[in-house]
Amino acid sequence: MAYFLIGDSITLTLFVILIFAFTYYIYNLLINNVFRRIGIPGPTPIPFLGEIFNVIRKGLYKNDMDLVKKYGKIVGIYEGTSSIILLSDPDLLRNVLIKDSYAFINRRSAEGLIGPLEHGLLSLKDDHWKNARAIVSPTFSTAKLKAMYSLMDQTSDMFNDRLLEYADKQEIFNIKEISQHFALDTIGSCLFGIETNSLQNENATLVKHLKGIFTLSLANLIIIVYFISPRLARYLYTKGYSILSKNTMDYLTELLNQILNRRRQHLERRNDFIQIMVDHEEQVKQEIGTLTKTLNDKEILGQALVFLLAGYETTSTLMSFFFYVMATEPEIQEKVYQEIQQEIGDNEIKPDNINQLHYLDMVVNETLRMYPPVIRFDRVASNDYKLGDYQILKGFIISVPVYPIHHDPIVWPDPEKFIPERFSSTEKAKRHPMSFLAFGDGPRNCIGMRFALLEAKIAVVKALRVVEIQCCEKTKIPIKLNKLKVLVPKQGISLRVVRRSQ
Ligand code: HEM
Repeated sequence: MAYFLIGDSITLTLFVILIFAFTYYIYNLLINNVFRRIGIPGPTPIPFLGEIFNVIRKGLYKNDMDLVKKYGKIVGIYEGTSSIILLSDPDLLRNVLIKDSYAFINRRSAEGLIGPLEHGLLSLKDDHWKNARAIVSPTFSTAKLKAMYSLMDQTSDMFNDRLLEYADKQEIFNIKEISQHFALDTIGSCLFGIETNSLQNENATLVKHLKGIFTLSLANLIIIVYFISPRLARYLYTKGYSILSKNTMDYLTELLNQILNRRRQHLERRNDFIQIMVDHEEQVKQEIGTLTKTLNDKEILGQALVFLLAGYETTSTLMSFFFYVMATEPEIQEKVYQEIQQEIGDNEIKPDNINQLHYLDMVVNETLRMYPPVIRFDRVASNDYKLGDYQILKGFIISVPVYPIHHDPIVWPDPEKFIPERFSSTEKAKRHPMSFLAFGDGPRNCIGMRFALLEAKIAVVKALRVVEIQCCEKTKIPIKLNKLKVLVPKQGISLRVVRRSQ
């Protein structure tokens, strides 16, 4: 054995092996850098980390801004050991997301790491995704959304009650927190028939479990490990270190199974996602309709979890930034309020009235432009493909940097200024459709877009009718943004509200 050791020392031998491995790795990155070979510009990667070091230092949105500014609209980067193309060229984006979407049908997914989420729409691939999307889509049709309206109405009343409490107590509060409760209660009620009531009881067991999913402190670490070494992340997963805790998963699985069983036995009926899945099963049994497949219980749980994950942080982020804008731009708040008064007054709010609020729609879109909750989404090439002047290979990941696209000064003059009129129909018609990608685009766009916009608009319209939103001494202006995850305010958003005089 000593025969193989350098200077008879294990430590020295290991050290030399390590140096060799490291040099080989650097050589591979620098000389064999895949982007150099195909000619795509980009930074020289930091070994093992790639851009992760800069992302931790500057924040994902800022780092993306810097990369696009320095290297242009096609940039080759490494995230850990994965090579990624950051694509912000609008014509090429249209090809990838829409025209040639058949070649980019899948997203990158953390297989073997996310448990039941693997069966959810965000991660499913190819025909599994197509089949699930076709079954799930009716949940978000105009008719179904209208049917869910009364449930949204109830949660937005609870949201209003909280605001009025703060107004009466003259208490400063974190709008992010109560928007999160609102988003959770709305998804729970409209999609699963679960009354989470987190707006009234933040400590209920279910709420604690659900909130645990979104407190991503350990998950953040695991995600970073995943980027550096997917194999190591998968190994850790088998040892119980996961994005989602086993306790939470067991609790949610049990709860969902109970709901499914009650619906299958016709013990209750509601206009929600679970009901649509159960009705679909019965239609398939009776051979009604064109879809012949159903989702099994695991797949239904997967969709349910994805709705929670994809809809909770995003919608509450949109609402928080909307209220922040109301507080910091009082003239815009007054215009939104006047429009609500003119179109709805004190009458009951209906989905059709909400659609008449054109100025509100522009303000919501401008909020999503300035503060897009999802700052990156991606596609994986399923074939070799000609991306503009570059030949890319099957398996390449195209990542869409939404923040720099939404803050491009050529497309959006004075991009840091909040100007709702950018979204008037005349201004919209002048722009490339790929300049605004808050909900992605193409066949794999956000399935919950209309649900999210409807719930957020109902809540803000109801709120603005009764309270005026104001800054307080704790409101941070300009706002500090979190560095990782979705684009969220770093320390929440502190505001105050006062009752509007009758
Ligand atoms: C303001 C709120 C929201 C924003 C900004 C948002 C944004 C996005 C974005 C950017 C994507 C990726 C699209 C793409 O790859 O082209 C996405 C996908 C998705 N979103 Fe949303 N989302 C929001 C709310 C919701 C809600 C409320 C739900 C469900 C109730 C939801 C469910 C999903 C699902 C399931 C996908 C994956 C779709 C698929 O792969 O077929 N989202 N969302």
